Amino acid sequence: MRLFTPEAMRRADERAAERGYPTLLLMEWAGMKAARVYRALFGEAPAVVLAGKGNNGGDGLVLARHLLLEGVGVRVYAEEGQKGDALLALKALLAHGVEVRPLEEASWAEGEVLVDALFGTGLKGPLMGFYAGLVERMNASRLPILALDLPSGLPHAPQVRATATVAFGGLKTPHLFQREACGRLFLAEIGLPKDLLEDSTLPEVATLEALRPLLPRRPLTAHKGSVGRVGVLGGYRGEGLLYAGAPLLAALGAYRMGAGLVHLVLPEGHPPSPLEAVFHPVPAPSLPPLKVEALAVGMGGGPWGAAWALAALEAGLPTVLDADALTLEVAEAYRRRGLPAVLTPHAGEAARLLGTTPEAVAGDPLEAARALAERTGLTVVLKGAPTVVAEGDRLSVNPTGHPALATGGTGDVLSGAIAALLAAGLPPFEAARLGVFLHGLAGDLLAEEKGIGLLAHEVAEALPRARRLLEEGRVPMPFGVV
Ligand SMILES: NC(=O)C1=CN([C@@H]2O[C@H](COP(=O)(O)OP(=O)(O)OC[C@H]3O[C@@H](n4cnc5c(N)ncnc54)[C@H](OP(=O)(O)O)[C@@H]3O)[C@@H](O)[C@H]2O)[C@@H](O)CC1
Ligand SMILES: Nc1ncnc2c1ncn2[C@@H]1O[C@H](COP(=O)(O)OP(=O)(O)O)[C@@H](O)[C@H]1O
Ligand SMILES: [K+]
Repeated sequence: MRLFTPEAMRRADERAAERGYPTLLLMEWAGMKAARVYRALFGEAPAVVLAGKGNNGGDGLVLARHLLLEGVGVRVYAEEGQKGDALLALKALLAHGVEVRPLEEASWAEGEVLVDALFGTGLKGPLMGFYAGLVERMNASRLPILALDLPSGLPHAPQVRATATVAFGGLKTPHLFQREACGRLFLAEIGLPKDLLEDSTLPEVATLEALRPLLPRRPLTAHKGSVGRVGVLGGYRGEGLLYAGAPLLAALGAYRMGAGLVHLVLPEGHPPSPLEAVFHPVPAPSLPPLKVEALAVGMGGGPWGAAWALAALEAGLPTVLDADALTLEVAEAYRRRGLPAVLTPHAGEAARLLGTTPEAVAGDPLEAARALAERTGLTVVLKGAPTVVAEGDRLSVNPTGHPALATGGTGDVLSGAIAALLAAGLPPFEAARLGVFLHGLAGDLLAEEKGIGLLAHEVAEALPRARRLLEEGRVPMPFGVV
């Protein structure tokens, strides 16, 4: 599945029109499917449709007609000046004898549901004046709001804060990156030819169908030396903060993702855990001989982070570089050696590498991940909500994950999990997007059971369940499809 920008969606729309596809059909399906979602969420509750003069408004006018035909009370306020398909949608509604009043008169009452059909992908710049006031009034109403295609105002502020949003044709960037404004998310197919939706120049939304075939198979004859062994190098002994648990959590992540054996290379005196690991105490960052197929490096390394990474380079193995191993010097050394390496920065670490601010990275994570992959020539996992994986010109946005994951150590678990998939033989981009998906799914499963207050080691422990659900094709979609 692809993630569209408003421009890409418009292109798909135009190409359908060039093939002779009547765009009015797209609008009809959009409005009809949105009416279906309306009925599923709000039943018989009367609707107040607020329609702009563009095609988003047109979708709202179609929805109004379908609700009316189903006997649901509808009041319609529309801006003047419809053209093209939106004008036809208006005429079809008027033919049913519905009164359409000016948008300036919009008002509503307790018990009604607002349908936001003001602006969709055609919005240019932030809403101001009357429209900003209208959106603020809608949000303050405390009535349920169903947004058509996009909550009006997105990606800028002010914006409608919707109860639910029906995306038409494909998901657009704000649906995943400004999820909070969208409420419950639904994706409506509106009859666009499938090949127009599969534009490989667009970022991917990682799905069950794409990731399931990547899962390493475990033959009956498997033994602990045949399914991927991981070396974890990290930890620090000296002045300053100690993240002593970080490499141990990475080891847990690797084991729970299916590693056959985990070797832990740690500073002398470091607490040895988990019981299942093989320990290699060293006085300072160095690489003892290890029989492993991949490495996870840097967790809890503090001032030793880069030294661990440079020592690990000599192994010549696929490597996950995390936390304090994330420096441009280290990245450059891995690129020069032509080693498959996966960098796993959060927004703060990515900002440091890119010479910008965490706010700038968070403002456009797709671009930040792409830029960092380009600058380093390596695979980048930009952790966040959602996490983005970038390699060359490939971008993948991960739809799983929960705010309950915002707790110390979950990133370390992720690094170990990705290393286990590298050790099992997956190429870096595949190991990264599969690892991120399962880690997010583990968070989703736990959050549903326990709510907020997860511990990172519990996320590791939930990885086998996440893996099993993916294997069995039973991953719940993070959005409804209609
Ligand atoms: N993709 C698909 O396959 C399909 C897409 N469909 C639907 O079409 C939608 C896109 O429709 P669209 O292109 O007509 O734009 P839309 O969002 O209605 O807004 C345009 C209006 O907003 C105005 N305006 C802009 N900025 C403004 C501002 N800052 N402040 C104030 N006004 C501003 C602008 O004014 P103008 O600049 O023209 O004066 C114009 O009037 C899409 O989201 C989906 O719902 C479906 O029907 C079927 C298939
Ligand atoms: N709000 C959120 N929604 C989804 N995932 C989140 C959220 N907050 C954090 N995460 C995930 O939790 C992990 C945190 O990693 P990181 O910041 O490196 O933590 P640590 O360094 O403590 O291990 C990442 O995988 C990130 O994507
Ligand atoms: K809208």
